[in-house]
Amino acid sequence: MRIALIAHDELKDEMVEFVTAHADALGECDLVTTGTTGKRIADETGLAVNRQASGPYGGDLQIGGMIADDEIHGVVFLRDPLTAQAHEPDISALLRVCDVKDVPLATNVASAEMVVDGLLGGD
Ligand SMILES: O=C(CO)COP(=O)(O)O
Repeated sequence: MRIALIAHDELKDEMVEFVTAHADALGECDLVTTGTTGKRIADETGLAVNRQASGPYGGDLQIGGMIADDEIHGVVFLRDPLTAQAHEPDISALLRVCDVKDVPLATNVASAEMVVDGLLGGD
């Protein structure tokens, strides 16, 4: 199972908390991340991650490409709904390709719990 993990800056603490809480289940997966999110996860949880570019430098598009190639089974993208992002078109493209490919997508912690539970079983 390959899961993508992405968080905007204001949500990175929540992402690290979420990954820590689900470390056993997520540790069984291939984890793909954007650049800074992946560094925080690797440094603070010890889990191995496959880091792509930082979001503003094309990381969302790289992960979107993997989704288009059927290489990702679920996405947790903790978006900041209160801050405008310079790379909003890339973010929209990532969300859109999840819908095009019918890939489970969580954009907040409550739905992330459900996606991880649904894909990986409770832990
Ligand atoms: O900007 C992002 C997603 O749109 C996340 O990128 P970083 O993980 O590099 O901060």
